[in-house]
Amino acid sequence: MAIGRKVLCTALSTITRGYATAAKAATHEPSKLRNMALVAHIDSGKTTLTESILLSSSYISTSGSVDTGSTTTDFLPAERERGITIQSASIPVKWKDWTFNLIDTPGHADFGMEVESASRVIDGAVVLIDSVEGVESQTKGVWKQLDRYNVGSRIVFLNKLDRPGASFRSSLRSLLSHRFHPQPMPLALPIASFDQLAYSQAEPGIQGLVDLVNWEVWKWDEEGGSSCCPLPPDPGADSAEFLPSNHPVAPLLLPARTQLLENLSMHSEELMEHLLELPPGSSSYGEVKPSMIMPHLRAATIRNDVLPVLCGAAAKHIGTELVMNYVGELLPSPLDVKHDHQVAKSSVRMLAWKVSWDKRKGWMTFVRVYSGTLKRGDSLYNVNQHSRERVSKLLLLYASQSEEVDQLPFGSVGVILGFQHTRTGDTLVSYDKAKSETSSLAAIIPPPAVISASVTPTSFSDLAPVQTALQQLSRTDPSVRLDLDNQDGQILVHGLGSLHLEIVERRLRDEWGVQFEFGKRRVSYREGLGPGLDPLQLESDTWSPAGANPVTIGLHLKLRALEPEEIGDPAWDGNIVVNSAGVPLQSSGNTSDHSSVYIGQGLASTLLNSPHTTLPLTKVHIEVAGYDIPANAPPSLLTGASAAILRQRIRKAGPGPVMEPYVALKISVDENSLGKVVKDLTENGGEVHDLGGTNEDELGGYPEDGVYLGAAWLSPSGTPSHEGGKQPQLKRVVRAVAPLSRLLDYSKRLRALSGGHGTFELTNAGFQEVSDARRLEILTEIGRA
Ligand SMILES: Nc1nc2c(ncn2[C@@H]2O[C@H](COP(=O)(O)OP(=O)(O)OP(=O)(O)O)[C@@H](O)[C@H]2O)c(=O)[nH]1
Repeated sequence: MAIGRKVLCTALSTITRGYATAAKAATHEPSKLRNMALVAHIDSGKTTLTESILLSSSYISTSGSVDTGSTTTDFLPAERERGITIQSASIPVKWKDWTFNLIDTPGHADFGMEVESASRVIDGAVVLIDSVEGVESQTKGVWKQLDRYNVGSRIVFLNKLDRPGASFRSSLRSLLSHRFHPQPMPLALPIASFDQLAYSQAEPGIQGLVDLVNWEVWKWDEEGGSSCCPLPPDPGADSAEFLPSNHPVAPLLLPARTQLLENLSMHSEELMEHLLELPPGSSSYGEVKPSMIMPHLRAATIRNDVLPVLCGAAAKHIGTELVMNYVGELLPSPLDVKHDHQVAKSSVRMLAWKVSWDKRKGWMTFVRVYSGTLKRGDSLYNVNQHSRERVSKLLLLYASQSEEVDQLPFGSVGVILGFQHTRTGDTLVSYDKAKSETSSLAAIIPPPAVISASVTPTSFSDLAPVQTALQQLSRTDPSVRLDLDNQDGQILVHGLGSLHLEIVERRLRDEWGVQFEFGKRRVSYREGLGPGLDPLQLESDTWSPAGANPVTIGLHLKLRALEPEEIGDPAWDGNIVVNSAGVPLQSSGNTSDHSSVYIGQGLASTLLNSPHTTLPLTKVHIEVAGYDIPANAPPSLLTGASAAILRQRIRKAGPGPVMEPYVALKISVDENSLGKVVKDLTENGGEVHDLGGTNEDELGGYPEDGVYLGAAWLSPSGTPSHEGGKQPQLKRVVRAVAPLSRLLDYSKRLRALSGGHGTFELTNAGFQEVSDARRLEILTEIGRA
């Protein structure tokens, strides 16, 4: 009888939950840990999915909402007011016998530093896609960030399938057209409605899912409660409890599972052999046990051979348990990931991936333990700051709440109280191993700052508190750069965008309570290398310190501007600084080669401050071919020598081009505002690249052959908005690049130009050379004309 087959899954609406009960039971068995993040374009639903996960895992008893400012992870006042995530929150979540250290990250590019540092410490990620929009600009940004930190194992979650215009098929196609992965593999199919009539009337929505691996059908009620039941081998021939065989989706299921198994068998000989041995008969693929599939799917996900795709609607809790099950089943544990820095298990080695300040707790340092077990009271050595730190307390943090623990074992993520000097990206090792293990783990590099504002303390007595607040804030957010004493005696803060600076201002007032005036936002400019040097010439210069000991230090340098196709090193603010073997020098931190660090520090100080304009230099390639220093001279003199010699050389090269930050814009407006918007862009130095199509990058995408895409009617929701064709409201998409300096008030301007109907997205497009007229304007602005 059908009822006998029914398996009741977690009924979300009926469970009462004790706060943090799940967390208390958190396991630290490394094979059961999943250090993972939710990443996506802004507004894709990361915080909503986090909230739904916390609800499903019994962590909270009622789900909060970003729309009412009541979520667990977005707890800063500025986050709740705006409904956006500003800082990453890491929460341990217990699900079945796994513990996920879940990090909800911001989607806005201005807070990219948070994604950068989260990407550094996770082993896998869930990438959300708004299934009305498909892949968006910042989805591509976070995808590249994950690539940069070798986070290969990802699961895609196609969210918001309840919205009109959502499309399962177009979202999958957009993964291919943007070359995310050649083998996206849907593990679940959406059921828009269990009422068959809804399909013939093309009613948008989602009520259930079919799990193609576990071969189950899931159904959600209005309150988000779920139940599931197994499927027969061929659901098109035999009815399941929720799914009669004449339901439109039923005949699709066996072919969808067949394709999944065949595609997966391309990456597993064992599975291929198993499939070949199946008895002939159309339904035999429906009889393959999940336990036969899962290990192969896990191995293929960890090797990044396939990209598992799930779907649902986080706001209605649809698909949440499947996401959690597959995170546990498929994403790697710390044991599955090869870390170059994973050394002997006995001694502690860890990375500080985030530092934050709390009025009550003081400095909180978020760490991931890469080897050994960290204990309360441990004494550690900070390899980057050359300082000793002591662990006074260890915490597991549940967003704004915390639980004290005695130890953090290998692979885990937690918070340390009591550190005095540690900054984001620092490596710490057991103090007694400090002599033998001084190499640092790969650093976390903030994206370049493109905008600044002056901070003027309200009165003289506010100066010291403002400076302290700024220094503390930049310790928590390394993408905020400070210029505490620029040439006009002003304090300048540099950030990643207008919104970033707005939040900096807000945090200084709310969290530090200091009194100041925040000046007008100004973009940050750069200078390139002047034309007066022979790029191939290896030149040697010497320098002697004034007064003191009459020693002479020599440095052999080759200097040239970057070629157009060369990409500068973010750690060197867009320059490339290497030794003669092509290995990048470090401008801070620690290596066994102290001389190269001293040289790096000297070069960095001159690169920050051009002798011509005082602007930072960018797009300069420096090769340090060697140096001469007398045996009795302290190697630290290399810092002053390198700074002076580079300054000399840059003077000799003559003034270089002035550059300013550009942004790529995607503006969506009604047809009738198009002319005004384009005219305004052109008048403001913008260059319009594309005026029409809504589907980008279709050319050059991965082929669709062999990939299961499902039928278009699976999401019966009218015309999908991102699969070509005309938009229902005749929206036009303009793509352009323009100087950031002319777009600082663009949201206001676009509102006026488009009668309030336009939307836009900005992404940084790097520094570009300006015209002579603009150069003069900029030099006048900075007092260097
Ligand atoms: N219809 C619908 N709306 C959703 C769904 N999930 C999220 N939303 C809405 O989408 C908006 C953005 O959701 P968030 O969870 O804040 O998105 P986010 O990705 O965390 O945003 P940032 O952190 O600011 O990047 C909110 O209005 C949510 O209510 C969904 O499944 N369906």
